[in-house]
Amino acid sequence: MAYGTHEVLGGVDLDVAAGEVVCLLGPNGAGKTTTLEVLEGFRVPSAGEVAVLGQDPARADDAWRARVGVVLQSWRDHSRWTPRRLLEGLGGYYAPYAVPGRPRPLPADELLGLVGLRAQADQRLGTLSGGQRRRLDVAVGIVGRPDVLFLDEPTAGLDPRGRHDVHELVHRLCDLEGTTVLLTTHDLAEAERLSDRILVLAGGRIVADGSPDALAREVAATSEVRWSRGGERFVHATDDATGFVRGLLAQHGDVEDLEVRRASLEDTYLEMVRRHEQPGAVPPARGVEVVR
Ligand SMILES: Nc1ncnc2c1ncn2[C@@H]1O[C@H](COP(=O)(O)OP(=O)(O)OP(=O)(O)O)[C@@H](O)[C@H]1O
Repeated sequence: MAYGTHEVLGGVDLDVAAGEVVCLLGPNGAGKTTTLEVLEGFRVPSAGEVAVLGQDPARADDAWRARVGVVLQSWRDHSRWTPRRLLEGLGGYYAPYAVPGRPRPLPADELLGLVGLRAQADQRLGTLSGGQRRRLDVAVGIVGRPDVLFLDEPTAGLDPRGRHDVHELVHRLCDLEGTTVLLTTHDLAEAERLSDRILVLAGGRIVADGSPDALAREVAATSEVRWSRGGERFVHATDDATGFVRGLLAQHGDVEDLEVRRASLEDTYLEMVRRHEQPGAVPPARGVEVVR
């Protein structure tokens, strides 16, 4: 995918299975939104092949569109409408595409409850807070009970309760409705919590693809062991935390505050991006360090 002469995506090759929740991570400008837009049919790629639910998104028909839900990074509707009217109006377009086992649309009242907007159901859109507007965006994305849902930073600007509600909603859609979800986020805890699989995009290429655990193992078999002795704090990186801790305890009877920490998704992500940006760079040296 190129914008003019600027190639933005150059190595995006992926398959997503039905019912999977896949998260796209990557630095600002990596090409996450562009990838989603190509899959949504909103951008025509300059080269390559794309199929979503068996069709080329750029040429797909209305029946295909009715099976796809989209939450864009930001969206605005007429400020005098209300959440209930908007959802009822949009929902009407999906009704002809109901199939056995998948009634369409989701009733507006149910949706408003799911995204925590019951109290604002009849309030003008122009008066919603940023987080309330984001909840409505999510409701708009799922009003047609999609088979595939694209979420571009769905929880940006939401308070912790709103974030929790969206996470519950995604779990519910996957578990009860078998929805396939592709989302982007900069919240690594969210990615870890929601995804079956994580893709790291950097410089328009997929530089990592796997479950959060698998990625952590790929980047760092090492764990970090921290402890204190005689008022001093120590840290040591090791591939064999159990063996190291056994040795440590056998050697010293006064070890306190012992902690073993595996690589977090944040460590993994930062390392993946670092490897992409500085190929061949030497990772930090290991050894026992005193932490002041
Ligand atoms: N309409 C456009 N015209 C030209 N260049 C664009 C356009 N949209 C995006 N780009 C460029 O394409 C690259 C990828 O942008 P994109 O929005 O896909 O990144 P992103 O990974 O979603 O970033 P962010 O995390 O900041 O949302 C960036 O360098 C951006 O400047």
